[in-house]
Amino acid sequence: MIRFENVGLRYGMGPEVLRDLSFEIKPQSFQFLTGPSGAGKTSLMRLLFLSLTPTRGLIKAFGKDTSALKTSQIPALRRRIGIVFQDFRLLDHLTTYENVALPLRVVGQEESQYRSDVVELLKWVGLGERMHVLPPVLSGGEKQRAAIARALITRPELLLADEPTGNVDPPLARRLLRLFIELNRLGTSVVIATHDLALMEQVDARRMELGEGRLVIHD
Ligand SMILES: Nc1ncnc2c1ncn2[C@@H]1O[C@H](COP(=O)(O)OP(=O)(O)OP(=O)(O)O)[C@@H](O)[C@H]1O
Repeated sequence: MIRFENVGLRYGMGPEVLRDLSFEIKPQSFQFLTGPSGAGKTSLMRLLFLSLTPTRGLIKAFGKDTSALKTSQIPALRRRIGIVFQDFRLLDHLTTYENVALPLRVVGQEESQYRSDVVELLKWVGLGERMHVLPPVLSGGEKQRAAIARALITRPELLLADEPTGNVDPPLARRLLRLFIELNRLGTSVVIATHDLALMEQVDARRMELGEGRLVIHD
């Protein structure tokens, strides 16, 4: 579904932070992306989300060579990907419900079409009682689940989650992991960037390990 061939990335005139990455994210697959702080996990997630352009190499997303795409063609591809940012990026002036509904509003859906889906998903992530409050009053773990719900509401083919358990206690981290596994079982490919070893030990999944700009894959 997404394929990298000899991809390299540098910021401005700086050193190459990612070097010669070649791998594929297959449909319905589950993988962890790991590596020490500063190894380039967030940068790689941004490349996968097509929000950064590689400085060299080829990225094919959903069968298309991304370097040959017009800027106007990128949003349609991106809509097939859900992303949970490390810092959540919820809009503070919208309720939890409105934040989660936003990706559907953006594509022109009417509230009558999506209301029950949004409510159901919020209940599924355990935010049924919190849907009418604004993000500033949510706890870290609640914000995280709201960001996850927002990423999932469009039923993406690929979910990218950057440190999705970074702000929660171990029992909640396990619950979120079960949610990702369930989602994967329903057909979504999942990439979780994390350096939480305890989390990774709970699933026998592919590990993509970044170190000094290079990627080693443990299948
Ligand atoms: N916008 C940017 N401009 C310049 N350098 C950047 C930028 N973003 C990241 N970098 C550099 O790229 C390298 C990789 O950063 P990145 O955030 O991808 O790592 P990470 O593995 O996600 O780290 P962490 O686990 O701490 O979040 C770092 O050396 C960082 O300083």
